[in-house]
Parts: sequence; structure tokens; C-alpha cells
Amino acid sequence: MAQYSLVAGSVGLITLQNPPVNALSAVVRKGIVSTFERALRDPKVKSVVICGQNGVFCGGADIKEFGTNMSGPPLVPMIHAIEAADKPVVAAIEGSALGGGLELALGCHYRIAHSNARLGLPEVSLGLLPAAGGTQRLPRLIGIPAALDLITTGRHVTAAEALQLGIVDQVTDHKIVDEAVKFVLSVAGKPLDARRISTYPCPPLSDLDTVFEMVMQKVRQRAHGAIAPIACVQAVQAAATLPYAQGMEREKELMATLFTSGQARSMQYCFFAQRAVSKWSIPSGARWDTSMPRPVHKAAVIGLGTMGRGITVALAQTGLSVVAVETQEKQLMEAKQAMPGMLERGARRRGVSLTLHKITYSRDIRAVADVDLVIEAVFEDMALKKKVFQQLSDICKPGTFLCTNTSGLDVDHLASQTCNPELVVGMHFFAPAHVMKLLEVVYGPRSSPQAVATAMQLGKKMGKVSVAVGNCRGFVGNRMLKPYVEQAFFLLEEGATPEQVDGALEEFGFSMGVFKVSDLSGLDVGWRVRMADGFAEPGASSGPSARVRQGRRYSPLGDLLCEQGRFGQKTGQGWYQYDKPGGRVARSDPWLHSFLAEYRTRHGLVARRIDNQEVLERCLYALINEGFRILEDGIAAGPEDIDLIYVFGYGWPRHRGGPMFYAGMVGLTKVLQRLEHYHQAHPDVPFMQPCSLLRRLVASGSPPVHRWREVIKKVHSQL
Ligand SMILES: CCCCCCCCCCCCC/C=C/C(=O)SCCNC(=O)CCNC(=O)[C@H](O)C(C)(C)COP(=O)(O)OP(=O)(O)OC[C@H]1O[C@@H](n2cnc3c(N)ncnc32)[C@H](O)[C@@H]1OP(=O)(O)O
Repeated sequence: MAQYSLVAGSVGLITLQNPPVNALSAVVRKGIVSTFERALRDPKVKSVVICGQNGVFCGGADIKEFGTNMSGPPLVPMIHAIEAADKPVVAAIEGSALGGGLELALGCHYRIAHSNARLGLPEVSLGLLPAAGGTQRLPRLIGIPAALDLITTGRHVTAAEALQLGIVDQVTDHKIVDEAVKFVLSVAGKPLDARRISTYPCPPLSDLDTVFEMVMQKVRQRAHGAIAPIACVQAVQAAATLPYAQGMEREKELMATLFTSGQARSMQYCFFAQRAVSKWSIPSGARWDTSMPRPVHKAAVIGLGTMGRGITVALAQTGLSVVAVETQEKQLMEAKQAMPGMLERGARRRGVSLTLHKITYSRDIRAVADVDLVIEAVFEDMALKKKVFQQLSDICKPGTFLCTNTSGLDVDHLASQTCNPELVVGMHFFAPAHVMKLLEVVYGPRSSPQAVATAMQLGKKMGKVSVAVGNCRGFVGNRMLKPYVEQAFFLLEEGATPEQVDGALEEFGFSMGVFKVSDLSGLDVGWRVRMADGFAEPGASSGPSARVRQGRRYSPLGDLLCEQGRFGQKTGQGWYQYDKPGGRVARSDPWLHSFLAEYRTRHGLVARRIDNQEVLERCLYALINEGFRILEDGIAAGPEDIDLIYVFGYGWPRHRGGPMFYAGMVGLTKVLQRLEHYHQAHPDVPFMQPCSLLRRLVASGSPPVHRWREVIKKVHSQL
């Protein structure tokens, strides 16, 4: 709702009230319309201030209303009425003014912001565009290039930047409503014509066509198939080339296409999923709202390889004191040289001051004796990690949480090396750890609720999307990767090329296909895992039995490349070739193509034409099928957890909602049928055997993804 009061004798104060973010629900819109009409009617009222309660102006349209039968007064005429009023209206902005919230403010004649405010038009990240006049007013106010930047990226700006751009008229550190009232009294009686943004011409720009062509090209490249960013550019182009009223028509038309699209549904699902996973619960019954985290003031990182450095930087950036331990002199020196630059770049990116003094370096593991939490990030080797955990258990003060950054080893086994296994959890970061948003928090059967809560809260403080997952080989993300990569290898055996497989996946929306990712992260990573699992064996990659291991189909292609020293980008050769070791630009490699041809001949395989549909079905459905197994095993609490892991850690396109949501969009029956089809064709590939939870969901009428938990619960209760 919206509350109305008269202040300072002549100012009508409208306060948006819809906790927690004062979203513009039907009730709020109704409240604004009626209180605004009241203010206009009242002869005592000479001016109006609009603000939000509880330190937040407005988080935008109520996203929960999208996809329902929307009722109540529409936003566009409401904002027009405010702009057309003959009494001055000031938006008093503190906290957030986002989406429809900022559009409402742009309809006001003046905008004053508290220095804590953040403003933006993030609709693009929900698969939409700012369709309450945002695409037409913002370019008129701040010019086309700046408006294109804000609208196509959805980024939030601080009050200081908003002032610099001309979005707000004044920034204050004082009480926002008091300042807004003072301000509106000072402008009472001044003509308002020059304050109605919709009447402004768009600031002229030379060579408009070229500007839009270039922006469109850049946006398309970044969008990876998402349609909203393209529509945003088209709407701003309308602002630049058409009169306001026609621009508004175009905005509406473009919004109508986006509003009902699957992409918008997927992205809005991701928005709510992100909030849902922070409300974690684990099979022991521990939950986010009943488990108290312990404060962490000082942390330590053991091992300063790529991961350790990234984690140290990420911790220091949150303001923690960090002890960075590396026992090897050379590696320590390299880390000391590299990390200030990483911190500097991070500080510049986030517009904050540098935090070099937060890190102390040591070669001696005993330096961690007084920290609250340790993250072990040594080489991925169980024997080495076990030794580190034994040492930590002896050295650390009582109660120190011991975390491992392993990407898939048994967290419980590590816990068993310590005197207090309840203090041990996994904190699995993704490279580069100071940039990537995902954190898997891995609980073992003995991890205490407090340890899980502390790791989850630390992740949040570090700006990560933290997802609590159970302990199994590869946890959630890497476990699902196995069948995906396996199918990609099989496709090469059957006639596809790395270029084709990657092309199909990139067209689907991944920023990089599976083979390019493998080259980037190093082929030896998977090779080591396959060796540890008893699949890859030196010298066993040729010969007739090379393609069957442990009674199942196996492709030794990755092992063969590793045996040749082709580890990907770092060696300049992998599935592609690079201009030098460490090169970044993948080029097709004729050697690889003849190698594949020879391999097929050696194993009596006849290459066939494989279409992109088959590439996608086999890679993605195999991965999804493993996702169902993970749900069935209780390793992830719900489909949202898996989806966010894939969106934030593995480049799954957000506009496809994550693998489990995507399965629902495709139709569970279809996914099941195709898995059955591929499993019949390859009964020796267990990953393609449809998971019984998938069958169960189909038998239950394929409920929407938010109702899967009910079916999963039933499955678990019957176990
Ligand atoms: C046939 C076709 C017809 C087509 C025509 C269609 C007509 C429709 C026209 C409509 C035109 C609309 C144009 C405008 C669109 C929009 O405004 S879209 C929304 C844009 N806003 C956002 O994207 C902001 C989203 N929110 C946030 O980024 C953050 O929540 C925050 C505001 C920065 C606050 O962050 P924080 O303090 O960390 O809190 P959270 O945990 O994120 O959120 C707290 C709870 O609030 C819920 N919530 C937040 N924002 C919204 C929202 N806009 N709507 C509904 N709910 C919201 C969030 O889910 C949390 O809820 P719980 O999980 O239940 O606690």
C-alpha cells in the first residue's frame, strides 16, 4: 500500500509500504494512484514527495505478479499522471531504486538520493526491458551511450555515479525525507515544463546508425542467444529516432514479446532460485534459520597455487585478515608478486580502496594457530590433503573451522583425520576464485550445523552464491560434468569434431563449449581423476580393450591426448591449437582431425553425420539425468540448487534457467523418451539409463519444477 500524510503544512508525503523492498504490487500501485489524486485535489498541498519505508525506495515491479493475471492500475499511465502534474513531485531515494522503482522516479520532476542509494534498470537480467518508460526517459535524460550501458547490462550505479550521470539532482547524507521536503519547498512555484523528461529531445549523437550497429554487435556477442538485451537496444533506438509517444508504443511492443517468453520465465526462476538456495536445509535437519554461524575475523589459506591465491584475494576483499601459507619458497614468491595486482584490479572494479595490508604471508603452517577458519587449497591429492588436515588439527586453536577447497575428494575422509570432524566442511570455489560467483559448501555426515552455517555466511559475505551440497565424488557440479564430457568424447568417436560439439553448445548459450573449457582448465585435470577412479591407466589407451573399462563403454581419447603432452592452453595444444603455450585463441587443429580419423580406423569405427540436435540431447540429457540422481541421492536439496550451480559455476545460460529447469521446459516426458532411446542404442553407457526419480516425476504428471521437492520427499521417505 501507500501511506499518505501532510508534512511541513504544504507537502503531500506518499510512502510506499510493501516490505521488504516496496515492490510495486497491484495494492501499492492502487495506493499511489489514490494518494496522488488526493494530493492533487487538496488545495493545501503545493508539492509532493514520494519515498519508501524502511530505508528502501522501491525494488521495482512485483516480480511475483508476472505470469499471473495482473490486475490493478498499470504503471505507465500512473507514471505519466505524476509527470503531468502541475505540482512539483520529488522522489526521495534511499536504499534501492530499481526497475519500475527508478522508472517511477524518472516520472517525478526531481530526484534526490541518499549517498547509500543504488539505482538501476535490471530488467534485462529478468529477461525483460524497462517497459514503464525507462527505455524512453533515461536516454532523454542522460544521453544514448550511458542509457544503453545501464539498460543493456542492468548494472546498478551508486548515488555518486547517478549524480555524475545526471540521473539524480542532489545527493545527501542526511535524512532523505527531510532533505526532499526542504528541496521541494525551495522549488515551489517554479515552472515544471522543463522538468518533464518525456518532453526532452534525445541528446543528439553524430553517426547514430554506426553507434547502434556497433552496440548491437557487442550486445549480441555478449548475449549468447538471450533476446532481452537485443530488445533493450531496439527500444533505446526508438527513443533516439522516434517521438516519445511512438517510442513508448515500440517499448510496449518489444516488452509484449519478452514478457511471455520462455527466456523471461527462466531468468525470473533464477532470481527466485538464488534467494531460495540461501535458505538451506540439510538431511540432518539443520537449517539456515536455526543454525547460528560463528563470526570469522581472521582466516587462513593453505597453498598459494591458482586457487589459493584467488581465495586469499576474495577473503581479503571482504575485509578479513588472512594468513596465506605456502611451504614452497618459489611458489610463495610468485604469489607475493601476483596478488597485489589481483587486489588492485579488484578494488578498481568495485570502486573501493585497496586492502593489501590484510594479508600476511608465511612458509610455516604454524602461522595459522590463532585463526577462526582455514581453507586448505593444496594440490588435489588425498594423501597430501590428509597430512595437511592432521597438521591443522594439531596446530589450530580449539573451535577453528577446517575447510577444504577440494573439487571432489571425500570431505568426510578428510574430517576423519582431525580430532573434531564436526568442524570440517568443503568450500569448493571455482577458478578464478576471486571472480567466479559460485561456492559449493559441502557438508559431510559429521559436519556441525554451525560449520555449515559459518561457511554459508562467509560465502555470502564474499559475494558468492553459496549452495549447500552433500558429500559425494565431484559433489554436484563436477559429478554432473562426467556424463556430459563422456558423451562429448563418444560423439568424437562417432564422427563429430570438437568444433561441431562446441559450436552446438555455444549456440545453445554456453559461453564456451566442452572442449574449449577442457583446454582452458587443462586436460590433465580430468585425466588425473580418471586415473584415480581406475579408468585411465598408462599404456591402456590403445588396443582392442581400450574402449571398454569396468564393463562399460569408455573413450580413451582424452587420455591419449594427455599421453602426448597435449594438456590444452598451457601447452599450446589440446583439442585445439594455440599460437603459443598459454595462448587463448583456439584454432582448429588439422593434427587433431587426422588423429581422430586414425583412431576411428584403428577401432573399426565408421564416422557418421551427427546433427546438432543429437549433440545437445546426448550431452545435456546425460548431465540432466545425473542431476536427477543427485536429487534422488539427497546430495542437492532441490532443483534450484543444481540450477544455480550450473548457471554460476559452469556457464549454463541463465536464459535457459539451469539444467533441471530446462528439463522441465523441454518436457520431462520428452527427456525420458530420448534418454530411453539413447540407452537402448548404447546399453553399455550407464549414465544414459533414465534415473528412477525422472520416471517417478513423469508418472506423477510432470509437475512444475517448484513442486518436485514433494515427489523427492516421497521417494526419500520410502527409502
Ligand atoms: C501479453 C503480454 C503483455 C505484456 C505487457 C506486460 C505489462 C507489464 C508491464 C510492467 C512494466 C514493468 C517494468 C518494470 C519491471 C520491473 O521493475 S522488474 C523488477 C526490477 N527489479 C529488480 O530486478 C530488483 C530485484 N531485487 C533485487 O535486486 C534485490 O532484492 C534488492 C532490491 C537489491 C534487495 O536485495 P536484498 O536486500 O539482498 O534482498 P533480497 O534477498 O534480494 O530480497 C528480499 C526479498 O524481496 C523479494 N524481492 C526483491 N525484489 C522483488 C521484486 N521486485 N518483486 C518481488 N519480490 C522481490 C525477494 O524475492 C526476497 O524475498 P524472499 O526470498 O521471500 O525473502
